[in-house]
Amino acid sequence: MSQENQNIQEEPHKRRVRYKGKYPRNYKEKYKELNPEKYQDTIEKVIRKGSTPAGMHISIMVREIIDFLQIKPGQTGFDATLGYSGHTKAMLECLKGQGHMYATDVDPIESAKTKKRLADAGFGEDILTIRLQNFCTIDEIAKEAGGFDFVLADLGVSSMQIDNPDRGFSFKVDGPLDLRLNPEKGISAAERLAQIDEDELAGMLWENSDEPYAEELARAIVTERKHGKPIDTTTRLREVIEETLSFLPEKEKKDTVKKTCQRTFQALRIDVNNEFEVLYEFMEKLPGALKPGGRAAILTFHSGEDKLVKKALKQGYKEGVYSEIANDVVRPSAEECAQNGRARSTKMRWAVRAE
Ligand SMILES: C[S@@+](CC[C@H](N)C(=O)[O-])C[C@H]1O[C@@H](n2cnc3c(N)ncnc32)[C@H](O)[C@@H]1O
Repeated sequence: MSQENQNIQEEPHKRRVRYKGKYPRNYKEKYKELNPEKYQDTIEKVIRKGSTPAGMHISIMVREIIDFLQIKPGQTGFDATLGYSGHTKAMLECLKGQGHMYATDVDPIESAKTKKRLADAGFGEDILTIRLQNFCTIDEIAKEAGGFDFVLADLGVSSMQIDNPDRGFSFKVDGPLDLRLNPEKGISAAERLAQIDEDELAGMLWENSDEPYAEELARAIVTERKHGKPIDTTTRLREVIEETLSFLPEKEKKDTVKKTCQRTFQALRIDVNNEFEVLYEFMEKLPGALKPGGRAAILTFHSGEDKLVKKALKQGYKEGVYSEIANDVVRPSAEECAQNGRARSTKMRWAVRAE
């Protein structure tokens, strides 16, 4: 046997992922998008079309954030929400190899991939410390770092988390009803729905997402459970929402079901990840973590988050811990929203620590 044939035999043949039609439809078929380093041309095509490639996250308002933070070489910064690291990378580039950044994320699956990607791009531990830690521990990290010149928090979930059906964040694809940012900790949304009583569930849907059909949905979910039908997949929850809203007139049903699904999944996500509690703690600790003159920018994606951030910044300004805060929210440009639909609900607020 020739050397060439031997090599061919030694390497097991890998079949291309098969899918019907010209383009892959489901997450697992999108093997090119899931390997952005190898298939750059596919990634560029998907982004040009205004979509986010599977397994990637397009960072929002990067220019506005960088303009505001005024990062200088030698400074120390903190990215509270590492995600795919588009923001971290942009901030690291401003340091020009001098200074240090700290970053946290609670997602062990995505942050391991991000850490490797950053190290491969030359951002190793000499310039960047990544911690699998909740951002509400900002005080501990600030103590270790000696305070921060700049801080960014880009709240919520990344596209990688939303798009992966195994994580259960989206009502559009079937998967386990999990919704945890860290699936190794706490309880899943399915477990939560198996335990919660009707009044508490209605209250949670209303408080976390202003869901107008909170009571009807809570009753329907608890009734299903009593009949021995657990709500343990994203599809099951969507079906219960559809059945509950089946009384609506045909012309408004489709849109209302979609919005109710979005609000219900968001409310559950906020609940299982204690999002309001940790954000409150983070905002309380933020002034103490910033150096005098230090700058912080926060991106929020729904009114509950924005209200909390606005209140904390206003309070800090009144008390004199911030010398300046955003009077109004800063929104992404129309051009950015057209290119990245996920930017549409973004609101940015900022503050400068008093000297
Ligand atoms: C919108 S994404 C961040 C995207 C990132 N800025 C980028 O450019 O790729 C939000 C990230 O924050 C993480 N996250 C959410 N809440 C967190 C918390 N309390 N502590 C640490 N990380 C958190 C999520 O797991 C997710 O990866």
